[in-house]
Amino acid sequence: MPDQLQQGALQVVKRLVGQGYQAYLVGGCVRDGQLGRPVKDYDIATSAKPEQVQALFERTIPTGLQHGTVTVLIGRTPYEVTTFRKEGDYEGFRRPSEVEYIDNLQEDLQRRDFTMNAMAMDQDGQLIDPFHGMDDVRAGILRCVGHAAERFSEDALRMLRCLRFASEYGLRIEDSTWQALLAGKTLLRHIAMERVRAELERMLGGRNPDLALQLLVDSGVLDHTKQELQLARIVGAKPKTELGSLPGSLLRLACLYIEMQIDSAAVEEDLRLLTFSKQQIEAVRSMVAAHEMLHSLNEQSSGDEEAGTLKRIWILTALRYGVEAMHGLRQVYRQLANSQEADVHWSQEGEAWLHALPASKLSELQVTGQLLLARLDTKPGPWLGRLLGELLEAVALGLLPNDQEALLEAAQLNYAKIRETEKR
Ligand SMILES: Nc1ccn([C@@H]2O[C@H](COP(=O)(O)OP(=O)(O)OP(=O)(O)O)[C@@H](O)[C@H]2O)c(=O)n1
Repeated sequence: MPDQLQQGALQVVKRLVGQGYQAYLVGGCVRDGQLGRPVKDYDIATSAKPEQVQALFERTIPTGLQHGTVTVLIGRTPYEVTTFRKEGDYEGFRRPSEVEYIDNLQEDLQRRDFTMNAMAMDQDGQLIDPFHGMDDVRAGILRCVGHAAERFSEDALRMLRCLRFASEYGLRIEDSTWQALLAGKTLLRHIAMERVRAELERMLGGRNPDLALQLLVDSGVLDHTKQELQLARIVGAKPKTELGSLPGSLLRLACLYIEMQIDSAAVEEDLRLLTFSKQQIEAVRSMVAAHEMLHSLNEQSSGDEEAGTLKRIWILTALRYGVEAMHGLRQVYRQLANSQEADVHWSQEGEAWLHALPASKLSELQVTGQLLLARLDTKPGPWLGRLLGELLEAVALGLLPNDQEALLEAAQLNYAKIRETEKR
């Protein structure tokens, strides 16, 4: 029973065919449909020119006319309808007048990247698979359509797509495809970092990040990005940690950076070059920075391994970088613990320490700046933030109860001391 998404796509195909054009479902939706995987979106290829597609449907958006793509809206669902074309130009280097439209599905499929992505389906559900994509998938092989070197030179991003599809679908990269990838990897310098990021994010966030990592290391592609990345150090270092048991691409990235001992400033710069969002950068950076703080405090405490000291260090770090970062870091440490003994305590006990924290941020304290000012009968100054910080630290370390009266009394004492030092 076709779902609503597929019904809309078939409706578009049938309308085009009804008007005498050729039209097929193509690309990822055919591949995933055949493999019984969930389909995220449906793409349609047609012999109709973009303006003919626009004329045929009520609601259209000229999303990518330079590629011959028009988005058709059925209800609220968008469907990309692309006119059959010859070239595999996915960066949009060619001007619209240079795009060569054709009248032939076979030629359109021929310019696509991999055999499993070069399949089509007609309105009756008949599979069209001229390059034996399904045979390849069943044999566990990922293969370029035709000459791999040509496919990669048409769009160098396809090399990263190659690693992504191989890891995501658990496929072995066929020999001539792999050789062409190794020979062509320097072409990656032409690819916008944003596109590189999207692929890396999907690869590392996908079903088999460890295979993705191994392929990144073995191919050495990261040495050839447009802007130099510290992450490329994995190529020589061959990280050992298993990423698969960590949830999501950000924790996995943090784990890699920590294992590679790349400092938080360099991590921030890498992620900025890769155009990650501010929140994503902050999530990874804070884990790496918390890791740095834990280790420098640990060293300062002159190797005293006593649990009380470790707990204190852990809590002070949590106050600085937030409980979220510490939860993530503890998971990272659990993975690293196999290879780096020193992190064992934090990976085992860190969670319990976080759980038992009476307060981890100012908003959780039973006093506010306003209350303090009222009790101290004074005006705000820079000391107020410092005082609140000291109260939070004392509560978090269990030296003071998180109780309003106790906090106000402690504040009075501290305030007197602060005024003393200010006088001196
Ligand atoms: N650099 C590219 C990008 C895309 N394609 C073709 O365009 C189709 C659609 O591309 P895209 O939506 O990017 O990927 P999907 O294959 O649909 O897979 P996914 O959405 O999982 O990335 C691909 O199947 C492939 O046939 C290509 O040949 N070369």
